[in-house]
Amino acid sequence: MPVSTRSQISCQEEQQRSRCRRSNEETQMNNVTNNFTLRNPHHGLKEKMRALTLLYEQQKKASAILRNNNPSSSPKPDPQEKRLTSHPSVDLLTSCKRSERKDEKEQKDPKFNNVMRENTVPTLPTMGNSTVTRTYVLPQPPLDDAKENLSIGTDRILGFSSCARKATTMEKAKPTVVVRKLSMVGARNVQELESNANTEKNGRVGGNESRIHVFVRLRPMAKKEKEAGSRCCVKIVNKKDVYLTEFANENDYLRLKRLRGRHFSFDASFPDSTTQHEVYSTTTAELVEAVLQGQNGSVFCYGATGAGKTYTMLGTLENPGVMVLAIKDLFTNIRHRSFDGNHAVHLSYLEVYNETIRDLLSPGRPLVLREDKQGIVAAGITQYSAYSADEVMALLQRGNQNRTTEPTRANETSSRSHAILQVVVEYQVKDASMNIINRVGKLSLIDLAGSERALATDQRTLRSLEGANINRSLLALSSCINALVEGKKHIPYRNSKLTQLLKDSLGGACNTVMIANISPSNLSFGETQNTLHWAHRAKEIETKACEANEEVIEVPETGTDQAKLLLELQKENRELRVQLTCQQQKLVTLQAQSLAAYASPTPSSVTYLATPSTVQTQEKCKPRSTFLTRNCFTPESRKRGAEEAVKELRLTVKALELEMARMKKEHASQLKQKDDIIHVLSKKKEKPTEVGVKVATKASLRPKEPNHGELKSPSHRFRSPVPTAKKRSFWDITTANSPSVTTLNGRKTRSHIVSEPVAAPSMLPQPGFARQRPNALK
Ligand SMILES: Nc1ncnc2c1ncn2[C@@H]1O[C@H](COP(=O)(O)OP(=O)(O)OP(=O)(O)O)[C@@H](O)[C@H]1O
Repeated sequence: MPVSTRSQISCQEEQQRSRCRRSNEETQMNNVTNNFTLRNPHHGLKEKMRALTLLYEQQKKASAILRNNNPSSSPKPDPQEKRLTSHPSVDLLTSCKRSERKDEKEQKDPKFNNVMRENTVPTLPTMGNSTVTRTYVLPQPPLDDAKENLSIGTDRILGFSSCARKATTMEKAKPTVVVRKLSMVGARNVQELESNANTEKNGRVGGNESRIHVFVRLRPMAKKEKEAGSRCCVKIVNKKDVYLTEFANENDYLRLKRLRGRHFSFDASFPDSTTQHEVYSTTTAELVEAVLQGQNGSVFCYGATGAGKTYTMLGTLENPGVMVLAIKDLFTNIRHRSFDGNHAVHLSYLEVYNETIRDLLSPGRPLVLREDKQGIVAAGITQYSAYSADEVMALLQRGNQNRTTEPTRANETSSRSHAILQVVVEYQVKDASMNIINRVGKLSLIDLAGSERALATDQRTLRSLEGANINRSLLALSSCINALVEGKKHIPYRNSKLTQLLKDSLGGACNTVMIANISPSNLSFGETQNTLHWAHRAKEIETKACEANEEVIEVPETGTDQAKLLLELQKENRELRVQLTCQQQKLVTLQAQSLAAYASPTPSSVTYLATPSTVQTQEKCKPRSTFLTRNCFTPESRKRGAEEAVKELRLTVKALELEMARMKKEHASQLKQKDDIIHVLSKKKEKPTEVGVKVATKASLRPKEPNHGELKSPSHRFRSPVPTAKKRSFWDITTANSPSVTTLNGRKTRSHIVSEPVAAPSMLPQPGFARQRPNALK
């Protein structure tokens, strides 16, 4: 066991002490170093930099040696590139650049271009003024890239997108900033493209559905408004956009200079200088053409009282409105087409006043609305057949005189009712295969009563009641518009008579146009804003696809053709019968001759035999050159003997008999055939309509009514075939002796305004209306 001595212990102690001192010194050193590091964070960086530079130099040399060894390798790198390659992000940039260059190179390649063209966004043909572009789903790149491509769609952007793709896969590097910017642009563009596509879908051109087309018309500032010191708060820009400015209240000194505005955009907006013709040709002309093709069309004016609805729809004598121009246009078009078909025009005119429906062409008791297969109809309404624009004008004039108007504070001749003029055009034409095509188009022209505030009109009881009813129906109209826009299943058409009547125009298969009339005055700011709001909303209403109401009636053969054929066959038959009797007579004669020759072959008998018919009696003195005389009664044959002649005769008779029998048989069969044909044809003649009548639409399912030589309407509502001769309804008969309608229910009509008697329809050379405004706004 080892034993430690004192000297050993002291030596160990000494060693331990010295170890301790060294360690203390080291910790002190470390502390000093640490303290220094904290004090100077860049300490040692120079050394590190130097080391890195050395390493770089070494690598550079090594790569130079490598390149020298293999001179055919890649071209000399860009010095700039060389300087930056040490950093990973720089690596990324260079790779992006390279890929960009590669993309550029690839795009120069025609093959590549062909492939890429499928992925880029093509520009579609222009629609109107704007270029319509369509979004395409790109098969390869992710969504962001697709947006980028959509946003610019050039060669460069492909480079950016590929670069961005690398950045996301490798590292989130700097180029993403650029990408994000482009993505935002792309997103906006995508939205634009989508909205364009929607516009295309909603427009009349594309898609199965079309939407209501909304136009705005600004009327000029009225004299009254100018006198009241009002300012113009509406500005129309680009023939489409309407800027509405709200001026601050004059008493509100703090906000006197403050302007608030709203912007609306429509299919077209008409400034106050627009003529009636311009309004008509932009809004309604197309609809009139479509009506002639068998489609339904509706035009209605909406707006506050005094905003110019009646001016737009009816106009004046000097400036006729949409109704007049449409009727004129309709008849002009009909005249141009008259060579290839028959047209019939039927007309009705009604008003909705205080939630009751009145026939304006035959005023009487209120009418009741009924819904049938054709839609909602006013039962018992008068339908007139019109043959010229003048006749329609006369009827319109008469109807307008019966229409309810009242002077209100806002308008001297304010329409207190909604007026609906319906023109139905029936067109019959024969197609190439001589089938009859029957088209029925309906044009509804609607002048609504003005939406109004009670204060704007009047406080009197009747006026406020009228106003309440007008507002009620317009409110119902707004609810229907809302429900239609929101795509609700239930549309509250039944809330008012107006909406019931407009059901077809709003939610049916109909080309519908809404003209929103507005006043420029800041005094009517609220009403104008309201009108613009609803008009803007109505733009979103989609109507059903409008198809032509068309019937195709196949006609087999006309009755005259059949009769002709029958006569021909009968004639032929008669001739055949005559031929047969002749042949039979001949046979009988021959038989008699042969018998006579057999009994007594004398010259007398020859004379007898030679005169078989009565015609030949005059020629009996003449020598005959028949086969009988030639062969049998020459001097030589007499020598041969009578028996031979008889033999010959018998043979001839036999041959003739055979031929006669054959002919008889033939004729009998021919006669039988023709008898059969005549029988079939006479049967057809008895029931001509049962053969081959094919009706292409539902209209065929309706029970047929007797047609008194006129075009028959599928609606069954045209009960007045005689021109201008009015068919009287039940209500007309019951109210035939009632007092003047102008005072009916105490309401005033337009006949109050015009005292002249109504001109007879044919006497009216000029269209127009007796809507005179003594103190009209100027
Ligand atoms: N575009 C226009 N150019 C010239 N005058 C106009 C125009 N629009 C309207 N007016 C005039 O403004 C006045 C009011 O117009 P109108 O009677 O047509 O209004 P309204 O909307 O039908 O009113 P209400 O709903 O009360 O019947 C009329 O005197 C009319 O001549």
